Amino acid sequence: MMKIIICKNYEEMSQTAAEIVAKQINSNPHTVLGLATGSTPVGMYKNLVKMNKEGKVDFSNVVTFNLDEYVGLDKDHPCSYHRFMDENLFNHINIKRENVHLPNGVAPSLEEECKAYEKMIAQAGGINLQILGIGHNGHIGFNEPGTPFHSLTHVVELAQRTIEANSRFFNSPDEVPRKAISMGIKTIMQAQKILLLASGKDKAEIISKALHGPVTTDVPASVLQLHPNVTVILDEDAASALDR
Ligand SMILES: N[C@@H]1[C@@H](O)[C@H](O)[C@@H](COP(=O)(O)O)O[C@@H]1O
Repeated sequence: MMKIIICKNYEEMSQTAAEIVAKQINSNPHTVLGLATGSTPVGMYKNLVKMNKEGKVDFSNVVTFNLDEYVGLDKDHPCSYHRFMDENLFNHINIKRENVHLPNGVAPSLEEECKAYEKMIAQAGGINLQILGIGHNGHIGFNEPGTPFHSLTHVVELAQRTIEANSRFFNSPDEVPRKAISMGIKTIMQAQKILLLASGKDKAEIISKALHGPVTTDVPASVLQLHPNVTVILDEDAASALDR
């Protein structure tokens, strides 16, 4: 079942998303969250930081697993997703460091790291609520078009378009790593609940394809149509190509 919430703008989308996350944590303080990077969830993280400071949500027992990390960037690299998460969320909330997980992009064996990551998620009891953004080609996490739906955490080659889109966080496109470790489509689909966020006109077309087009590996996010509990939060611009 897919529930679609259309908000006025990015601010409202971010606030709505933060409230859903807070409600989840308030109903289960030991919630296991799946988290995403990219510009889209930044506003949601800001709202969660504020709510945490105001005592409206408590992260002290929350466990998190991020979707992905670049291969070759260690956790202190300014462009790593470790750093991104620290700066946008973890440094500002009362979460315990040992409860925070991201794939290690500089692990000696990336294959082993993928297996270990998958195992840790299972040992934590699985993900209760997974946050997702969407790439312009429909990627979720770093699962590019063509990724099999049965994929678990794996090493991925980034699509040229993804490298270009993400180059805004680096000095030049040449500095963007060509590979990443990402939860697989199956890892994502195993989450109990999923929250997909998108904002802006540039996401309108892919959102329409993902939500109402055929379910196909050509559009990785279309797999979400097969998930029993997905909430999609869009701003007016991202919703502008939907038949309504
Ligand atoms: N790996 C991340 C994805 O998890 C994210 O959803 C996507 C969209 O990013 P943005 O929200 O900046 O558009 O970018 C990256 O490639």
